Amino acid sequence: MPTDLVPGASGAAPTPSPVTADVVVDLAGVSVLRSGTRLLDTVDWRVELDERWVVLGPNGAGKTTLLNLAAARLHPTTGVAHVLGERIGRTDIAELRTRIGLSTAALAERIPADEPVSDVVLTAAWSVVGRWRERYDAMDAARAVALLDQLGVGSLADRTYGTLSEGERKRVQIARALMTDPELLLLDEPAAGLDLGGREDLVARLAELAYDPDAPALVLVTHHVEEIPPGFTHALLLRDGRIVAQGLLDDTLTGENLTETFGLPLVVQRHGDRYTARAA
Ligand SMILES: Nc1ncnc2c1ncn2[C@@H]1O[C@H](COP(=O)(O)OP(=O)(O)OP(=O)(O)O)[C@@H](O)[C@H]1O
Repeated sequence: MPTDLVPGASGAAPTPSPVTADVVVDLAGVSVLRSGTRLLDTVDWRVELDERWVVLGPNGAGKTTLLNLAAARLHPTTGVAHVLGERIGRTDIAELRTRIGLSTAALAERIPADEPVSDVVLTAAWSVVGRWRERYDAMDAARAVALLDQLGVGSLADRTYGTLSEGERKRVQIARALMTDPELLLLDEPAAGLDLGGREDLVARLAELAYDPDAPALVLVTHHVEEIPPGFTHALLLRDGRIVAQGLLDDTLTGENLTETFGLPLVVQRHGDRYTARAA
């Protein structure tokens, strides 16, 4: 669900960060209030460069709000948020955003149906949607094609975005989010609306990214434990804007924690490097 977005660059001088270079997201006592509602309530969360996080919670738990904070698209109402070493509210947000890859349904809706797929990825270099008169160099074009290949949709580069299936679009969106070689990649429900084959294909692609030591820090928002790709290391469980549990994936993804998070008795099973959950 949409939350209020912050305007562009604040113009304030960058603030030296107290956090180390390996910490990409650092929220300390962060709350977000809108119209008297507490969307996030005193959240403490730290993401390091080599970590791959899944954020789970029911509808309205605050997952998208948390992702928008990590994407520097939202200010905390109270508390302190650092992203990539910059304090949100005291830094040039426009510059910071180029270092963050973001894929959300709201951004995807802005992609024109008649846009060539290669341009959907390429235009991320300019942080625009829809190619106009920007000039791109050959290296950018080659990178866009390489990313489409990496996501298994290289053969679709010359098609228009509107002709793609939902699963193909999701993969193109992730290629786009990777275009600027971000230090942090944020994916909001990337498997939403996919059939079983599409979901499994996407999970496998995300597992490849998760295991890639050169990949950015990853944060994936989902409602379903079945969508957690192998290679993910940590989980954060949210309910009503509060953290129910967070930490290493195996320790956090327990029946007890999921029961509290979703408000119904649940059991979790691990099958190799995948998880399932069902009513107890
Ligand atoms: N601008 C706003 N004003 C008031 N309430 C808002 C605003 N934006 C979001 N909310 C509310 O904040 C809560 C958290 O929203 P958020 O989109 O972060 O949840 P979510 O966990 O991503 O939900 P979903 O899984 O349904 O996408 C919801 O109850 C939503 O209605």
